[in-house]
Amino acid sequence: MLKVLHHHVREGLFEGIKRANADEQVRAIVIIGEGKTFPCGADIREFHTHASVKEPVLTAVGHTIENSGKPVISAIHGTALGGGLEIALCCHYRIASENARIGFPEVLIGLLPGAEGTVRLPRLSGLAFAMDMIAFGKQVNAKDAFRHGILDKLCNGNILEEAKQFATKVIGQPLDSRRLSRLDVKDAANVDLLFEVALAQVKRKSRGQIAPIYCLKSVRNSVRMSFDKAVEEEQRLIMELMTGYQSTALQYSFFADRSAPKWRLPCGASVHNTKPSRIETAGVIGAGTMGSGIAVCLIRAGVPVILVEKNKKMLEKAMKTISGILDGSVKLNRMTSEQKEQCLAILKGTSTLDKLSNVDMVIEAVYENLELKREIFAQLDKVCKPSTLLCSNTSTLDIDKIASATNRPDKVAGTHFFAPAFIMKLMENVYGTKTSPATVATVMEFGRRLGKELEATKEEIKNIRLHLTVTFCTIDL
Ligand SMILES: CCCCCCC/C=C/C(=O)SCCNC(=O)CCNC(=O)[C@H](O)C(C)(C)COP(=O)(O)OP(=O)(O)OC[C@H]1O[C@@H](n2cnc3c(N)ncnc32)[C@H](O)[C@@H]1OP(=O)(O)O
Repeated sequence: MLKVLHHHVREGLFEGIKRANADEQVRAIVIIGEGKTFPCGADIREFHTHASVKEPVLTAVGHTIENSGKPVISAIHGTALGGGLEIALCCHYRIASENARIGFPEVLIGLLPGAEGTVRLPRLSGLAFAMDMIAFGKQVNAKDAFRHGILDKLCNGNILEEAKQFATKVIGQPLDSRRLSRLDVKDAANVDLLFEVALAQVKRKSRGQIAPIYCLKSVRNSVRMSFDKAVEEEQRLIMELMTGYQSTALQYSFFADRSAPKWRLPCGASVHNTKPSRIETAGVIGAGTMGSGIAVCLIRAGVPVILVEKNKKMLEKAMKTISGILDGSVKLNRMTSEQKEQCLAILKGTSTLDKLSNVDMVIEAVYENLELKREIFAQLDKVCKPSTLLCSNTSTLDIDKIASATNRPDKVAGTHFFAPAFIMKLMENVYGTKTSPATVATVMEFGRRLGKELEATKEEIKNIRLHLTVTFCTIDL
């Protein structure tokens, strides 16, 4: 199945085009994905491995296609995304099923379409459409793509048969005008204005992200520079993005997002056979940066919180900080003033643990000191109702050692947030050797409810610490 452009797929395409060109019997070439779809892009798992730079790289495959002396037609069904679309743009013609979709989702993993996509697409669709599609990772349906000149024909029958028929009609037609690298960008005169408008949108919608800005710059280069020079610059930009922390985090989250809902423990318990309990109320212990941030995450998700801090001045300060964080959200139009008040109404501050007797879950967020945490957990075990889950925000300490201070190790887990907790969407869910599947299921479900984009990811056994880590969610950049 031609779905992801692994090295062996690139090699197959490269050799196939060369062979077809050498074969006198062949008069036109059709590239089609086997199975349900055209390739959905480069293999993200291959990035940062030798396979990603092993020849033929995607651009070399594209050049072989574009330089083919025989017409090459891409027949798109399903989705042609990322590198898949870049391959299609190197073809001389593109036809697609009416229900196909195309797009450049690279920006969503912190990259840009780095196999000449930013330089080729504007030559076909015009700048405005290319900027919008590339900088926001938008997918468009075949009809839209046809309207914008990206596709040459829409098909509603058997795509392969229609591609063969199409091929017979274009055999012998001149190919130079079909080679995008030889064409000019249509609306080049408007480049500066279009760039400024798109940049303003990017700054508003994708605040703090580098890739969308690089996408726009690279599309702008398609006008300001020769094709070859713009491609060279595109390469430089993608390599810079590829080695940056934003792209690393977004690629990680891409996979975490998909594997989270499929969590499974070595004992066989999984998301499919373990029922989570509903957390109605929670306690957070420690009103420092982490505790306050965690409290914000919870109240924003509508979970009433009792924030425990024995230092009363610190507690007062934390309540003000939390209110200030919510004010920030109101200013950014992420919540209304009314919603802010609703959040504050479900937050209570206290200086004693005994107020936590009735909560369903406690998240301890005091500083990293095993003895202190064990002391707190031993007290919680006495104070809280038997069903309460006791969680620690520890990043380094052994959950088993914390759990052994209680008589309910099955209900002890790690819920590790990353600072600032109300912005970072990464939450690491650590469970010890005695944590029950029901506790894992509940904590996972709770993480999802906190509005993190991604819930859970693959399990990895941390042999050194003798516990298993389930990591979920990503960074809200
Ligand atoms: C130094 C090198 C420079 C190289 C420059 C190269 C330039 C090109 C870059 C690219 O092409 S980057 C990739 C661009 N494409 C994408 O980002 C597409 C991402 N995928 C999707 O959007 C969706 O998966 C889909 C294609 C729309 C299908 O969605 P669906 O809901 O049907 O399935 P999923 O659950 O999302 O995925 C199934 C399965 O496949 C894995 N997967 C999907 N895409 C990729 C990919 N591009 N690389 C590797 N793996 C991919 C996904 O993780 C799932 O795996 P499992 O969870 O089942 O293990």
